[in-house]
Amino acid sequence: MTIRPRRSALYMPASNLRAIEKAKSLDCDVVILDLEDAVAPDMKAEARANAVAAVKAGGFGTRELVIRVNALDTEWGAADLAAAAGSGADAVLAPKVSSAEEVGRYHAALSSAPAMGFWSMIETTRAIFRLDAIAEASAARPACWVLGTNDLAKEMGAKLTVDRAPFLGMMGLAVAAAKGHGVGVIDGVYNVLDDQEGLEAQCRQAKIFGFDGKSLIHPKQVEPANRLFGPSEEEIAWAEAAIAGFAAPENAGKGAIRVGGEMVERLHLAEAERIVAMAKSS
Ligand SMILES: CC(C)(COP(=O)(O)OP(=O)(O)OC[C@H]1O[C@@H](n2cnc3c(N)ncnc32)[C@H](O)[C@@H]1OP(=O)(O)O)[C@@H](O)C(=O)NCCC(=O)NCCSC(=O)C[C@H](O)C(=O)O
Ligand SMILES: [Mg+2]
Repeated sequence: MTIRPRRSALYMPASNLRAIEKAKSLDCDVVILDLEDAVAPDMKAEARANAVAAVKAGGFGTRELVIRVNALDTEWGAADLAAAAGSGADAVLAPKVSSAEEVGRYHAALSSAPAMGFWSMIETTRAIFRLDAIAEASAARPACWVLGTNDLAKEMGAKLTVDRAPFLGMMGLAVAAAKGHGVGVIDGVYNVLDDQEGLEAQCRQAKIFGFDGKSLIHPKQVEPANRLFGPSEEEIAWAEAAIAGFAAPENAGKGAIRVGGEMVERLHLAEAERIVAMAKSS
């Protein structure tokens, strides 16, 4: 099993050449070159050109390269999509995706790049009530969702607390819908730059929910995300014991066995194999 980890997905404004250059030396799994909210209107064209040039120039190693475009219904959307489609990036990330039909429009706009991934920001209240349909439509291409808690909070009038009480229901639903259709899913950003404790609490919470990783806004957020979304020593030990347990001749034909102090069923083997593969690839 090969796994492409997405523990840490670092955004940067594509108008910021220094940040783009710095990303090449950072240990993030995903680089998101942003053309949307982090870029002022008068810098949009320059940011688009920077993003395409950076992807074409390369130097990002195994990091997954994603361009976040402006929405198709904005004055920049069509040009962003066309440029991203020809860039060679691993995926395009579209903001505020709110319906399966919208996913279809983006897929059509990317028809010249059939292998390119299409990722969606899940950050509108309308999307929350259409998650299963959006996930089903998304799965026609390599897909991943990124939660946009800033936009959700804005629309809902909710507060962005560390514990994210207003968002817990939708976090669980987003993970369930995404995973149900084989779509990746990455948690939203933590805006506070000087609170590693709060960031770590959100990483632990998101991992428990089943998110693959966290979207990030600053280099110093990368190490905690990698550490906390990667498998812990305890998880690796459990996974190895579960795999060895089911491989043992005395357990042939058994659907459930004891591993340490816990019941492990055959249905847990897939998770055990994923943990071991993740440990090898990160
Ligand atoms: C938040 C920032 C504006 C802070 O900038 P600044 O105070 O200038 O940072 P530092 O001085 O601490 O930077 C130290 C060095 O690190 C580099 N740096 C900083 N941020 C990044 C980054 N994101 N990627 C790569 N490199 C970065 C600086 O260049 C410094 O390097 P050096 O000079 O060599 O020492 C800034 O961090 C920032 O712009 N962050 C990203 C903002 C962004 O992209 N926002 C959009 C995505 S978030 C979003 O939209 C969420 C979603 O849609 C939702 O709805 O929730
Ligand atoms: Mg947003």
